[in-house]
Amino acid sequence: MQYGAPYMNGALQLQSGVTAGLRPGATMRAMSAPDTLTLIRPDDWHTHLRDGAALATTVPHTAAQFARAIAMPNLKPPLTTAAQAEAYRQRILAARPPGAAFEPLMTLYLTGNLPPDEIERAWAAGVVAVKLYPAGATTNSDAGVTDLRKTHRTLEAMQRHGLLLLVHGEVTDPDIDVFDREAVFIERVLEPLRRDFPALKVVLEHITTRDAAQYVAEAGPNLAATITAHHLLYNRNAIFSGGLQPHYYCLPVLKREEHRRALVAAATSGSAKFFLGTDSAPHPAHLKECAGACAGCYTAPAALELYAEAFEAAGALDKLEGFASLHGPAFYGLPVNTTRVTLRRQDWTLPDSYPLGEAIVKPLRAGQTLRWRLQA
Ligand SMILES: NC(=O)N[C@@H](CC(=O)O)C(=O)O
Ligand SMILES: [Zn+2]
Ligand SMILES: [Zn+2]
Repeated sequence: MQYGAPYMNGALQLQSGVTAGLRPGATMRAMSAPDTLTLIRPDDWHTHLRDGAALATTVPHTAAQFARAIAMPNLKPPLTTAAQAEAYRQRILAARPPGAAFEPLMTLYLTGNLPPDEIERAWAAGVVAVKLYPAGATTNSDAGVTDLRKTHRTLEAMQRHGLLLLVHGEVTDPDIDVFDREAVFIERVLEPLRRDFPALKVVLEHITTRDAAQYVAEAGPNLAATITAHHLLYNRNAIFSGGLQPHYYCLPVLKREEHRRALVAAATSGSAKFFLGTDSAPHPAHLKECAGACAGCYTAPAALELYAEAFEAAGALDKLEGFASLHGPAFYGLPVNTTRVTLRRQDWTLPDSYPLGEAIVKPLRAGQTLRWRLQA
């Protein structure tokens, strides 16, 4: 990763004021305040591009920031066959802006009757992973898994073919407090699953708690986690500040400040077990600004800007490239990208909304100032 002028000519030259609030162990590079940040082009290991007319918005946004992205399969109806995944891939490719080299990475949706044969076909078609949604845990998860035992032969086939299992890690037990559902999932579901399938590579998606960060950090090499920008930047106060704020409502829901700090520590630790996954999840604004608001934050238009802000606040800009561009490909067994992106320190205002088919979508931080800007 390269930092731009003016502060990097002498590594010890510090901008006045930036030493305050440094975390212990922050490097001199991170202490200075660079004006540009050039990194190997990152990938998004968790995004919702949706389908149909929405692709005209989501695909250009994601393609402007990332070389590749894991396209989540929770469409209506969900993607459960290799043929459906391939057709969806073609629709995504067709929505790329001219000249964009963006490559979607495809996934299937795990159900109680996804046949092991389909895993074989998916593998042959280049599908890289299968997503486990506990039934009812989140948006479009009604077709998800109710009894994990029904999926054992399928998980075996995935383990054999080297497909990853991506997990929405929350129990759906109504007796478990919403804020505890991730921690309980780890104990009740993830731990036994990893014991049964020790060679299966698992990504615990969009982790939100210290419990998850610790569990992943201490687990063997076949478990990793994605972390969103919004879970690095906000705690649950954001949902309730100045009235109810539906654009900060996602699942798993934002947690207490102590958990946010643990996620920042994990993301900036340099550990290859943690990598970037925006969980950018657009919903029409009228389905967010209403009773029964949908869960999901739309972060794709300024994803790297938001991550840079979080890493800079932690004095750890030097750790961004590993998190955004290196750890994900290493875990997935894919090559690292060869092109670069540059972020410039520049205040700009994120638009209030974007079209989303016939509707509009309001991005996280709509109409607010961002401190970094991705260069076109
Ligand atoms: N994260 C969310 O709050 N919503 C996601 C689903 C998911 O990733 O759980 C969506 O598809 O809208
Ligand atoms: Zn999820
Ligand atoms: Zn998601």
